[in-house]
Amino acid sequence: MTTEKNASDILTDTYNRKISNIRIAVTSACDLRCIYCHREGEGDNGCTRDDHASQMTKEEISELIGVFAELGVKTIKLTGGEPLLRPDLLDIIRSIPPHIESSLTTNGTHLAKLAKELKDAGLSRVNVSLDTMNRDTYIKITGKDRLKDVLDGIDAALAAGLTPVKLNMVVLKGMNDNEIDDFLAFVRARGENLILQIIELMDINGWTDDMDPAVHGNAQLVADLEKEFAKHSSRVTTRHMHHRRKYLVDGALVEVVRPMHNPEFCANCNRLRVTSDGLLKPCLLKTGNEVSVKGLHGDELKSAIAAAVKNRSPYFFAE
Ligand SMILES: Nc1nc2c(ncn2[C@@H]2O[C@H](COP(=O)(O)OP(=O)(O)OP(=O)(O)O)[C@@H](O)[C@H]2O)c(=O)[nH]1
Ligand SMILES: C[S@@+](CC[C@H](N)C(=O)[O-])C[C@H]1O[C@@H](n2cnc3c(N)ncnc32)[C@H](O)[C@@H]1O
Ligand code: SF4
Ligand code: SF4
Repeated sequence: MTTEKNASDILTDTYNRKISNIRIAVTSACDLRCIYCHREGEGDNGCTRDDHASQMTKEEISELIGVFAELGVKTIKLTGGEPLLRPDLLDIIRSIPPHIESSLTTNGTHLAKLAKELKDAGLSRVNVSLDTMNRDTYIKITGKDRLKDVLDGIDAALAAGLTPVKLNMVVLKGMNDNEIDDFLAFVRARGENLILQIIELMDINGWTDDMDPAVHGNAQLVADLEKEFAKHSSRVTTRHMHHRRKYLVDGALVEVVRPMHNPEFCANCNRLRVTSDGLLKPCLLKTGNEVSVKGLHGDELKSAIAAAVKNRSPYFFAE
């Protein structure tokens, strides 16, 4: 039996950051091929393979969720690859204890048909990734002609009450930066149930080498956008997670995610990742410090969690 004190010790790293959120990639398979995808840190294989042999089973994921819940984790994010491609996803969601806030980040291509079932299984809310409302630009970014399906998915998620729905927009200079006002209008028209999340491109490790060089300068673009939001907002709140700011701009809620070279973001990082093949990943941007949970149960699982938390350090650090 884990005591309160032990549990909190296990989840607190040496930089006094306490894990309250677990981010689980339930698959590495994906039906899109976004040009910038960071593959949740799963390396070259992510999003292009569909390797069921190394994938964690639903029983393994559920057991892990149970242990994290016992240790005091408050929220669980399911991601991928594309999580809606996992056939037993609803069983995994049903295994999440009801006091835990569960959310899922999806590209939305299969959301229209699944939204109600996700809600009925106990999922709290969804983030839908959509960078553009322009069909040609959508095809350029994702490699597929699925814009209409995603828009239908957003409507279905709102109707099913998977709210607040967050719209994830990675800003890509020269590709979609002319669409910010359209996205604000889209979000404003749907009230506070829909939040626009403006994301700075994580352009690292050559992931985006094949992109138009115009994307470089993206960080400045998002920094400038945030200044504009701050200037025009009637309410600003700061989230516990990453100290991200949320602005109310003329009735549209906008959250800004700027992880790169941002020590404040990392200093307030309270999430631990789990890869689809069962590695606890202490930091999205670091490799080589993962801890495997494959085949572990009970106290062994807790020890692995403790080891992964011990391996955590802020990636961007204020000197
Ligand atoms: N560097 C870094 N980026 C992150 C981290 N967590 C999320 N992101 C990025 O933030 C963007 C949004 O991620 P989502 O999966 O929608 O989840 P979220 O916004 O972090 O979580 P909620 O706001 O609670 O729904 C994506 O581009 C993620 O890659 C993190 O811990 N480190
Ligand atoms: C890796 S995807 C996995 C979930 C799902 N397939 C989706 O696209 O929503 C999770 C989020 O990371 C974002 N993302 C992927 N690569 C990124 C990068 N290089 N920089 C910033 N955000 C990125 C995506 O836009 C998406 O919102
Ligand atoms: S849909 Fe998500 S996982 Fe798939 S390629 Fe795009 S960002 Fe990556
Ligand atoms: S330490 Fe920084 S880069 Fe690493 S996962 Fe946390 S917020 Fe992301």
